[in-house]
Amino acid sequence: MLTGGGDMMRNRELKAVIFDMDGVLIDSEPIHFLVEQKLFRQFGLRITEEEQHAYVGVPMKEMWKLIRTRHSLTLSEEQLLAGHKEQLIAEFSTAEPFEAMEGLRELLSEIKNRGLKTAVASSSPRQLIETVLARLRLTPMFDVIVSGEEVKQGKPSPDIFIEAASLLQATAGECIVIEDSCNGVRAAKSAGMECIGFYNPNSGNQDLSGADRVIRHFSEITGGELQ
Ligand SMILES: O=P(O)(O)OC[C@H]1O[C@@H](O)[C@H](O)[C@@H](O)[C@@H]1O
Repeated sequence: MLTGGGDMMRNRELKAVIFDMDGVLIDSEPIHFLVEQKLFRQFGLRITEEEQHAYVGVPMKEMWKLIRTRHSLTLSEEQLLAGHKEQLIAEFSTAEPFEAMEGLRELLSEIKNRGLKTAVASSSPRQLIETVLARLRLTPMFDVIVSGEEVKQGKPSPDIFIEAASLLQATAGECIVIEDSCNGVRAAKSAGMECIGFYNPNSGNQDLSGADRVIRHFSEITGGELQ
């Protein structure tokens, strides 16, 4: 793995790889789906699978804003957010098994050996990102973390990737993003970045056709792509 040229030789120098978290670092969209479904039941909301899958990659604040309008929900955004975050932290702190995506550790070592920088740019709250990285013992592997709470507009807007690149002191053209959701791919491409779509069947029905290419396993990332 990761030797040889690869199909996508870059004509600019690569400085950083930016990872989405849910569905990429860890197969966690099923945990999000279950927590959301519990909340939908609690609030008497009828939300189809199609609607729920369209929220993948969108920060919870923006998801609840849309749901409040679409389903005439009267609870305040603050009440909805506080309950949601609390349940997510509880679930993610205890979920078992809790494993990094297959091939991720090898890819991160290769990226580090090449002297590249790394970031996590996830729509999840910062506390959740830190919980996940700590449980996976991957915290030291990332130079920068940007959460959905720290940008004005969440995915599919490009803000989170622009902020990550700025913290990494890299230009958009010097970054590659790895994303499993349609909203995430749209955000990366709007930021002017190369984007590898990561097909994860557990992340719902996601259109990754906007990505530069789609992989199913990290071992498909070639040495040429990391130059
Ligand atoms: O940007 P990421 O890491 O894919 O995070 C996505 C998740 O972020 C959460 O905040 C949302 O509640 C989830 O519904 C969403 O799927």
